[in-house]
Amino acid sequence: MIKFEKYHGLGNDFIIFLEDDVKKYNYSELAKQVCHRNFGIGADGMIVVAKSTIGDVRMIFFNADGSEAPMCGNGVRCFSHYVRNNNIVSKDIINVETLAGIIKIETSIRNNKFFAKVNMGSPIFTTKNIPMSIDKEDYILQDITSFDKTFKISSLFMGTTHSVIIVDNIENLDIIKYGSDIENNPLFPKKTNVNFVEVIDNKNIIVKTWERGAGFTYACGTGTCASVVMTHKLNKTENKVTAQLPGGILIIEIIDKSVFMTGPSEKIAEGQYFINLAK
Ligand SMILES: N[C@@H](CCC[C@H](N)C(=O)O)C(=O)O
Repeated sequence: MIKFEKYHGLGNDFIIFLEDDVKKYNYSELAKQVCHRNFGIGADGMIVVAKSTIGDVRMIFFNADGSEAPMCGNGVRCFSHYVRNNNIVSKDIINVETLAGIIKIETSIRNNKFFAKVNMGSPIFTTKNIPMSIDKEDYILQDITSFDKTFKISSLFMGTTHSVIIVDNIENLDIIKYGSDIENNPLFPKKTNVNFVEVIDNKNIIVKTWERGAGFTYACGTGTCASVVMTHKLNKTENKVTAQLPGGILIIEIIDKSVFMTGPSEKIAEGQYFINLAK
């Protein structure tokens, strides 16, 4: 049996373990098992809280399909909530080591709710860093065909691999059909997260994300940051944007070259997981 806690950030949900409790297991297999919505606890991803030599604490992140991702925006807010709840770090500002570098998080409680403002770092546009199978300085507003539609796609690395597609009307768009197809386009050797965006005005957008390794989610933090980076770069929004996601609202602000994401997280459950994996 291993102890777990479950958190969500706007409906993007995660099982969180301590490294000492799970280090003997294969993380990819463990993630597939615990995240399964019928045979496991059920979640979009699994987080392991580990020791860091360069930050206060280290976040290890796996998607529900067992693939590892360098960063997770909603996940890192839940992670900071967990480390505060469990007194692993007892200060409001936390430096979290991730595969995407050190992420600085400012935690606070407002109206009894936990919030985190996260410095998500800077976007990277060069295709070899996204990564993409072609070599270009950037890949912005390029045609991509999926089934019956041709979209304009813009790709970037924003803590992890993202593609952004701005559409006129997101309401009736089949996110699952087009998202899953574009995720697996050969342009992306490691696949891509796909964010569909409708710009309401220069301060408000709607974002729906098909996530690599997890499918359609209620919210994607890195994806919302990637979406605002693109709408800002294309002069469609200002530097501070309210993003409406299926699970709630994120505030994204671009200051100089850094992207800041502010949003809530909630603890949903804690318990013991009956593990079914060979050591
Ligand atoms: N839900 C996340 C992103 C999780 C990782 C992603 N699916 C990937 O494989 O890159 C977020 O909130 O950022």
